[in-house]
Amino acid sequence: MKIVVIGAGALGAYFGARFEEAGADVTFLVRENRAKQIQDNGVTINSATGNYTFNDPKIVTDVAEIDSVDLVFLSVKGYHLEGTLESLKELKKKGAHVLPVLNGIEHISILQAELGKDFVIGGLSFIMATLNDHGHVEHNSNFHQLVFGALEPTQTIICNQLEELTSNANIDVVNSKDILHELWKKYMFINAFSGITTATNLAIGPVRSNPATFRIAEMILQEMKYISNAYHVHVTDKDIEVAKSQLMNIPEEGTSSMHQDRRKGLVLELEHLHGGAVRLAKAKGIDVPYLEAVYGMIKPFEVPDNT
Ligand SMILES: NC(=O)C1=CN([C@@H]2O[C@H](COP(=O)(O)OP(=O)(O)OC[C@H]3O[C@@H](n4cnc5c(N)ncnc54)[C@H](OP(=O)(O)O)[C@@H]3O)[C@@H](O)[C@H]2O)C=CC1
Ligand SMILES: CC(C)(CO)C(=O)C(=O)O
Repeated sequence: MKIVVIGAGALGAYFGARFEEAGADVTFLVRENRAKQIQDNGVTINSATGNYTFNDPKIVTDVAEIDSVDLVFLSVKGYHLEGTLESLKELKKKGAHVLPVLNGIEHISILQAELGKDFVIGGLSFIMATLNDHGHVEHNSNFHQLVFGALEPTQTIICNQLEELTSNANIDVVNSKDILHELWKKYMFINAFSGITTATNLAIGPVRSNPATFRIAEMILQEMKYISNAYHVHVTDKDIEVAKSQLMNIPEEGTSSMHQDRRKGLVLELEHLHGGAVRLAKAKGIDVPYLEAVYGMIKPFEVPDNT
């Protein structure tokens, strides 16, 4: 399978290297700075689940250099989505389906509107990964799950091909029959987890030990359920219980990637995540006071994206 990774950051470099390790023909479509870093240092994964170095990775900075492609693995941050659209349209002409693995949900309808529904597969990931100063991936969790699935019946073949390719890959893979439900469950979880940790500037431990603070996360789960239901996705009370128990089981010092970004003074995915949920709620006339409060509390910590 020919895979083009757009967004060779933590997720893209990790899964791109794991796909190559499993036998795929992987090309990274990157911007100039990352191209130079990969030329100098290569793509290496440091992971408790197995280190791996992708020797001589194919990197291109211009989509015209790509002849044909089966799948685009799209792993940019939400605020960089727009900058990928022209390349995605070109890659679609060259045969690609697109598998976005961004957190959130708004990108799905944006991609569907730009590329057509048949070309956008559903996807998400459970992993904790970041790039170190050399641009190598530090995989910091003992989980590394990729969940994907057909949003349209026409995508079943490409999803099954990806499942076959990854059946021997050093990652956990789920080819879901209900990917929209999976996407919303992850969105619900991430908005509660990243919302409460980023707004309070605390890891999950101190959040949990203050019931009044943890309640805010619980109420965000509830509001996310109402929004999903308004969009005909049946996130249930049981899903909320599962998300709560996930929040209860994160180690004391564990925190979200958005909170880590706040600590480092980096650009936040706030508009894409909480901003998106508030917009979706408003469009359906749903009140989401907890989401709005957390969104407003994080907003002052946004920094502009200058890239
Ligand atoms: N990291 C994690 O553990 C997890 C992340 N996620 C989600 O996955 C998504 C990606 O996150 P993550 O991998 O951490 O992000 P990173 O910031 O590590 O990587 C994103 C990469 O996208 C690149 N990029 C941006 N615009 C373009 C473009 N137009 N063309 C090519 N490359 C581009 C950036 O390159 P450049 O160097 O040029 O800026 C950067 O390397 C987010 O939505 C995040 O919420 C989900 C689960 C876990
Ligand atoms: C919760 C986690 C680590 C799961 O992958 C995540 O997606 C994030 O913090 O952005």
